[in-house]
Amino acid sequence: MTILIKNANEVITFKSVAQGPRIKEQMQDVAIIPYGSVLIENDRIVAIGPFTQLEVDYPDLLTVAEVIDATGKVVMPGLVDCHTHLVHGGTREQEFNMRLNGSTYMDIMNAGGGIHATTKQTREASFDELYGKTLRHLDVFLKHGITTVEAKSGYGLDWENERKQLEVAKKLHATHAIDIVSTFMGAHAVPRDYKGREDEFVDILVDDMLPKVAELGLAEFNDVFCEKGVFTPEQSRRILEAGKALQLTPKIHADEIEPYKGAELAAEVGAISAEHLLVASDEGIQKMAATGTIAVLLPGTAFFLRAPFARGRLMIDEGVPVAISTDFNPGSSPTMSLPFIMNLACMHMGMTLEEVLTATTINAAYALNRGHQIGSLEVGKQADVIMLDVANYKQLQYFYGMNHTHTVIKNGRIVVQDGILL
Ligand SMILES: N=CN[C@@H](CCC(=O)O)C(=O)O
Ligand SMILES: [Zn+2]
Repeated sequence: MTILIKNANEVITFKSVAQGPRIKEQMQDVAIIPYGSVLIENDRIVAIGPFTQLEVDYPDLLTVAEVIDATGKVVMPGLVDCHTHLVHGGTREQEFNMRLNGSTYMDIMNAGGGIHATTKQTREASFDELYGKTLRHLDVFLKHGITTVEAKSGYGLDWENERKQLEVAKKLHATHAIDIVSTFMGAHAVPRDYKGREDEFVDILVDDMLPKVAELGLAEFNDVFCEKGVFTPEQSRRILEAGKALQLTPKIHADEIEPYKGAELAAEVGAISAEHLLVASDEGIQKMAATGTIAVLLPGTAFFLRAPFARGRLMIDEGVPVAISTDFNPGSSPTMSLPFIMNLACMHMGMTLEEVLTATTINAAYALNRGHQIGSLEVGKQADVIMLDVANYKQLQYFYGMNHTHTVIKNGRIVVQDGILL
């Protein structure tokens, strides 16, 4: 199939001479082509530029192309949501109400709610139930312009149920338009029946679950919730090193609720990213800048837990590559709207419109080790392209709290048109 997107007010390409995740002022340079067109053949981008140039270079392709008129609209790469807890059973709105009445997130978790409550519901759910629920979530993501989603396990906390979550993600990756990138997060919480025997659970993760995940090829990344009362930095290091030996790339939920030297640990173990970082130390931020560890910031969680926002402005100024994501999960961030999260990043983390766009496209792609395939509009890259019903990219956050996604092209196929899922 050949598609021509013609005459967009702005085509935001994110093409750069910089290699790797963008830092500092590179995050500001979103590389806009005014009145641009994009030519797609099969699942690849063939050309980007003014229509008059495409006419000269590709006359044959243009005669067979399906034409999408982008006049008055903005065209950009599909959004990449690089941190979600996509596959899970149930919802936790009653805990939200408890928090509004004064309970804290960790109080609720320590009393058997929180991650433990979702673990119970995920264990009770059948494969088909989880598959159906997650599919509905993916449809919502897609309608918001998200074309790649990371999915962490971590609500099974035993092999049977961790595997179930990962297998659901694998099947949906094969059947749904959205690409799913899997992360094993057996170290999301210590199961209730291992209280006081935490190291025994770490042994099971290291000796049993991680090797099975690697052998079955069920995940690319290995994540740990390094937090006071969950996994210590020492336990986290052990789990991440064990994963590394099996070619599972480390990620860390770091310094989310209390400072715990998670950012420092991420830099030390060579993690591709450290995530949350609400209370990361100055030293941790400097270490991440020195090692190029990507900060995946999740302002929806700070918003929903009424916690301090991560110091995104400082991180960018210090040279940390920053990505932004929803952290979609049933406890601390039950939203699938990455556009809303982008607005929070502008309003509460001191990031510019351009930085936020970079953080949800090319930098998010790099946080998933896919910066060479997706996250920018460049010749030869995967044709994941969205068209937004705004006159310029500044309107994206100006008209806030709305979904501007008009058309989504995923792998060269139109999957959303006029806001409607095809
Ligand atoms: N902090 C750990 N994990 C999730 C929350 C999970 C939950 O509350 O169910 C997070 O990233 O915020
Ligand atoms: Zn998370």
